[in-house]
Amino acid sequence: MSAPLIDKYRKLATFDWRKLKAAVEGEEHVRLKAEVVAKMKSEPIFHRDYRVLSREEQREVIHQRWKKIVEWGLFKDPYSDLENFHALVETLEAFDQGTSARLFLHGNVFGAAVKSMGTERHKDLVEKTENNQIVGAFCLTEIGHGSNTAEVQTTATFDKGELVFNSPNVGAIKCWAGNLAHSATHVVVYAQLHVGGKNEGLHGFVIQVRCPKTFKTLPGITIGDMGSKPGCWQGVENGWMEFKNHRAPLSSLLNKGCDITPDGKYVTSFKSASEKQSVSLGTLSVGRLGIIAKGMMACTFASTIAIRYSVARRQFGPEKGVENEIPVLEYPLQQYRLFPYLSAAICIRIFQKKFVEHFTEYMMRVMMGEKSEELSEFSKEVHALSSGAKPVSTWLGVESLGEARKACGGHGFLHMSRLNTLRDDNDPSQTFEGENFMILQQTSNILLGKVNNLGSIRTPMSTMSFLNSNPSKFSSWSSNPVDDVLSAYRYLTYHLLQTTSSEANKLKKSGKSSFEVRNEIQVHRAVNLSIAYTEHTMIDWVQKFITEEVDDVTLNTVLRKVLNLFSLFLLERHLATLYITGYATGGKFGEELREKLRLAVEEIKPEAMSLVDSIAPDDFVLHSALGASDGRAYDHIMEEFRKYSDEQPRWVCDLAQFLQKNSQNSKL
Ligand SMILES: Cc1cc2nc3c(=O)[nH]c(=O)nc-3n(C[C@H](O)[C@H](O)[C@H](O)COP(=O)(O)OP(=O)(O)OC[C@H]3O[C@@H](n4cnc5c(N)ncnc54)[C@H](O)[C@@H]3O)c2cc1C
Repeated sequence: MSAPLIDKYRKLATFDWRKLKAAVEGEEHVRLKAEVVAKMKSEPIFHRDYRVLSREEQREVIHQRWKKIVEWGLFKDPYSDLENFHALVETLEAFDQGTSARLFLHGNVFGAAVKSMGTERHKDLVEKTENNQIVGAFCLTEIGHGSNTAEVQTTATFDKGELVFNSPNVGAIKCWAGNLAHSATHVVVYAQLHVGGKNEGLHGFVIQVRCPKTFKTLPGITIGDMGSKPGCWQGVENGWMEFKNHRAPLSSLLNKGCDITPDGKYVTSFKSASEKQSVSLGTLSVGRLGIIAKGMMACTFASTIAIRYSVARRQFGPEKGVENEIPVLEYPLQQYRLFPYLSAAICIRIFQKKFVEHFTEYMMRVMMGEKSEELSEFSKEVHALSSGAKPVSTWLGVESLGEARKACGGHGFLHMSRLNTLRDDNDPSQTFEGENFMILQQTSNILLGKVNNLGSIRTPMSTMSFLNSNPSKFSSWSSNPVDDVLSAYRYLTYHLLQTTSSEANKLKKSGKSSFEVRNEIQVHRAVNLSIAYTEHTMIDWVQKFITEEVDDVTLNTVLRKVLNLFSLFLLERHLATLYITGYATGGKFGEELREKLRLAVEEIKPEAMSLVDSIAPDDFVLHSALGASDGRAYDHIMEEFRKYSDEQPRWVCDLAQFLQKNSQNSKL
C-alpha cells in the first residue's frame, strides 16, 4: 500500500544532508554518537518493542541498561572528556530519558553537587560516586516547597558533635528526588542548619540513607515511591523521604565556604546570606543549560516523525480517485504547522552549542580561581541567558510534539508513533531545574538591573550591548529578512525594558513594596522582555555561526533558509506587542511579515526531507513506526497490528457465557 515516496522528496534538496549534519554537529560528535548507537544495538537489553511496560518492568530495564553503560565505561566526568560525554548524553536522551535520568541524577546532579559544595573531606565519596560504588540522589524539593528553595523546612541541628535531621511537618517531607525510591544509598539533601539555637539558613549536606548491601534505610529515615507517572518518568524512581531524629556525622555538611567547629561554632567566609545561597544552589544553573537540549531534541523528534509520515500519508487530491491523492505534506497548512519546528530543531542546536562553548570558557576561568569584575558580569549574563533559553526551548519542544501528534492524525495517537510518550517525557522539562515562569523572572531582574547603565553596558558574551542605543522604528524590509527580524527584536527588547522599568518605578512611587512591584510588572512586560532578549540572542548567534563558520555555499544557503523561517516564526508571535510599542503603524508591516513567513515555509519544502535526515536519530533510537527512515509507515503500523491478530483474552469466555445467558433468558 505505502509506496515510499520519501526518496522522491529526498531528491528535491539542494544540499548533501550528511555534510550539513557534520557542519552543524561536528564530525567527531556524529562519529561518537554512531559508536554509542552501535554498542546499544549489540546488546539485547537495549532492544525494545512498542509494548507498554509496567512500572516495575520499566525500572528493571532501566537498571539493567544503566549497568551496561557503566560496564562499558562510557559514563565519564564531563570536564575530563567533553566530546564523549556529549555524544553519550544526546544518544541516551534520544533513546530513553528514563535511562539518562538514572545516570545523570547520580553523576551530574548528585556527584556535581558533592564536588562543587564539598571539600577534601568528601573526596572519598566523590571517588565512590565516580566508581559507581554508591548510588546518589538530589533532594531539594519538599511537599510544601519547590521554587521557593530558601524556605525548605527540613532541619539539620548540630548536637553533640553530630547533625540531627528532622522533617518538622508534612510540608517538610522531601519528594520528587529521582533514584531515591529504591536505589539511592546516598543523597545530597538541603536543610536549614541550626547551630546553638540559631538558624544559619539553607545548606547542602551529603548523607548515607541506605545500607548498600541490604538496601535497608538507616534509622530515622523513611523512604517511599511517589506512585505512577506519565511517560518515561514511570521508570524513574522519584521518591519521598521523611526524617525523624536521623543522626549523621558532622562531615555530612558540604562545607565549602562554611563549617561548624568541633566545639559547636558556625563559621563562614560568605559575606551575605544571598552569596551563601547562590553558591549552595549554583549547581542548578548548570542543569538549565543541559535542559535547553531537551527542547531541541523534542523539536527534532516531532519534525522527523511528522514530516516523514506526512509524505507517506495521502489524503484528497485535485481530482477524484485514490491514485490522485497527494501526500499531506503538499498542503501549505501542514507545512506551516511543521516546518517551523524543523527550523527550531536546527537553530536551537546551533545556539546551544555556542552557549556551551561560552559556558566552558566561563567555567575554566572560575576553576582557575579568577575573581574579576568581568567574571562576575559573565556569571550574571550566563544566568540571564540560561534562565531565558531553558523556557523558550522547552516550551517550543513540548508545543512541537503536540502539533506533530495532531499533524499525524489518528495514527499519531498510537503508542507506536512515540509522539504522545515523548510529549509526556518532555512535559516536566518545563518545570524541573527551575519552573519556566519562575526563572524568566531571573532573566528580567538581571536586565532591569542594567537600565540605569544604558549607553555603557558591556557584557562578556555581548548579548545586551544592543541596549546601548535607542533602536529605530520599522521603515522597510531589506534583502535579508533575518537582519530585519533582529532589528525588530532590538526595538522590542529595548522598549519592553523601558516600559517594564518605568512601570516598576511608578508602582514604587505609589508606595508598593518591592515584592508587590516585582509581581505586578510580570504580565505582558517582564515575561515578554525575557523572552524577547533570549530569542534575539538565539537568532543573532545562529546568524553569526552561519556567516562565520559555514563556508560551503549549498550548506550556507540552506541554513539561511532555515534561520529565515525560525526568526520570522518567532517574531510573528510578538506582532501585537510590536504594534503596541509603536515599532510600526498600519497593517503593512504585519502583512509583509506574514507574507515573508509563508514564503519562508514554501522555500523549506524542497529541502525538508533532507533537513529531517540531517537531524534524525538512527531508526533504532527514533523507535517510531510512523517516522522510520524508509518511509514505509503503513507497513510498520501493520507489522505491529498483526501481533494482535485473533487475540482472545480470557474475559471473552465470560462474554460468550453472558451473551448465551441473555439469549436463554430472552427465550423464556
Ligand atoms: C519529573 C520531575 C523530576 C524532578 N526531579 C527532582 C529531583 O531529582 N530533585 C528535586 O529536588 N526536585 C525534583 N523535581 C521537583 C522540581 O524541581 C520542582 O517541581 C520545580 O522546581 C517546581 O517547583 P514546585 O513544584 O514547587 O512549583 P511551585 O513553585 O509550587 O509552582 C507552582 C506554580 O506557581 C507559580 N509560581 C510560584 N511562585 C510564583 C511567583 N513568585 N510568581 C509567579 N508565579 C509563581 C509557578 O510558576 C507554577 O506555575 C522534579 C520534578 C519533576 C516533575
